[in-house]
Amino acid sequence: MITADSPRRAPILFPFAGARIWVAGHRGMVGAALVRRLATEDCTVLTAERRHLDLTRQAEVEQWLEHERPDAVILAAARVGGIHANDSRPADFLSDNLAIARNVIDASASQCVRKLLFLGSSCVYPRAARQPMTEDGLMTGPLEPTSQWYAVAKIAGLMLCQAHRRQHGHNFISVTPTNLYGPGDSYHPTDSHAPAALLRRLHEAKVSGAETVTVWGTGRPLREFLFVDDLADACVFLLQRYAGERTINVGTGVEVSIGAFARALAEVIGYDGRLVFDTTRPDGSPRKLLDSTRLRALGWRPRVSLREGLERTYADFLAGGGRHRDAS
Ligand SMILES: NC(=O)C1=CN([C@@H]2O[C@H](COP(=O)(O)OP(=O)(O)OC[C@H]3O[C@@H](n4cnc5c(N)ncnc54)[C@H](OP(=O)(O)O)[C@@H]3O)[C@@H](O)[C@H]2O)C=CC1
Ligand SMILES: C[C@H]1O[C@H](OP(=O)(O)OP(=O)(O)OC[C@H]2O[C@@H](n3cnc4c(=O)[nH]c(N)nc43)[C@H](O)[C@@H]2O)[C@@H](O)[C@@H](O)C1=O
Repeated sequence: MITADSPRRAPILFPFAGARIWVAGHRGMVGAALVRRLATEDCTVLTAERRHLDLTRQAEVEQWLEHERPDAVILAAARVGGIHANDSRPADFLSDNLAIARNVIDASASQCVRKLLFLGSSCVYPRAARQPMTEDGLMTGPLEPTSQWYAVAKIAGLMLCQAHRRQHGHNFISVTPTNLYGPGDSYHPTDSHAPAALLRRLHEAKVSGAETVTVWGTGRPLREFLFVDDLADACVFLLQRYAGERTINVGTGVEVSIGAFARALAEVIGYDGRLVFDTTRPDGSPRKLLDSTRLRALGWRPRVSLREGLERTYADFLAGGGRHRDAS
């Protein structure tokens, strides 16, 4: 039903109707959410384990696509990590992500895949971009140093989709999500993103009765956090209804400081100790709020509030969900 506050949805341009859709990276946080979301659609989801298909190897990707012949591809595989992982392994983040983007996008073009969706990241925009950041800010200034290597690979992926559309008419699109959180995240103590790292640390402090929990940086940077199932819904929406060259931002429009985010998480977990800020750790970008006006105009908006999303994420963690939980 369309009401006054639910804008009319853009028409379906790519009906699934039994389509074979490959979710590359299906075991990751985003890929798993995509598989959950696509289970409600009339389509067949294709997946491949990394041990059988390493996406950094061009020949393997070409052979797999030639054999499986999907109608659509969602590229949710990447070397992903938080501020420390990005900053300390620049070569891995640049090289692997360039290879994965190039191999999957070029091979999809060779196999005439009818639709492809590539996932960028809000770190593609310049560190000093005007806030909120519109899609037009791409390539207008220097990047945030802690994530620049990964961001360059992501920018290359966005542009490769544009280039194939321009030169060969392939229907390849890209989305640029803000910071994500949710079930199935990586809980690696040092290499994960802030939501998972803080959730794990706060939970362990609650269990052990620790009086303080360390939060990296000053706690002042502002971030916009989107629940991963909302992102998956936006990706399906755009796969069906968007066919343009420009990347599309996916955010909530709501920002929160890292300090306030850690306090909100502590409340959900039931930890009542003190937060200590370790200012020897980097803050990274001071602010990265996406302008999601274009997506709203197409008729999509997020559904899950930060409080509900954190409760669902913690419930998944308590039920044993997520990866790298044994790492220390
Ligand atoms: N998390 C976030 O806050 C944000 C994420 N994004 C983007 O969303 C996408 C998904 O991220 P997210 O789900 O968080 O990341 P995850 O780390 O949770 O998942 C990444 C997936 O990629 C797979 N993968 C990595 N390298 C290879 C490879 N060489 N061959 C085959 N598979 C590989 C991993 O496989 P395996 O399970 O075997 O390790 C994993 O399933 C990425 O493109 C990321 O850049 C964008 C903005 C924010
Ligand atoms: C999505 C985006 O995410 C990355 O950028 P980022 O937004 O800086 O990501 P982050 O989640 O690691 O940190 C967010 C903030 O939170 C603070 N912070 C506090 N305590 C912990 C903590 O314990 N772990 C981490 N990781 N951060 C912490 C941390 O110091 C920073 O101020 C890109 O590298 C790249 O991966 C990318 O695309």
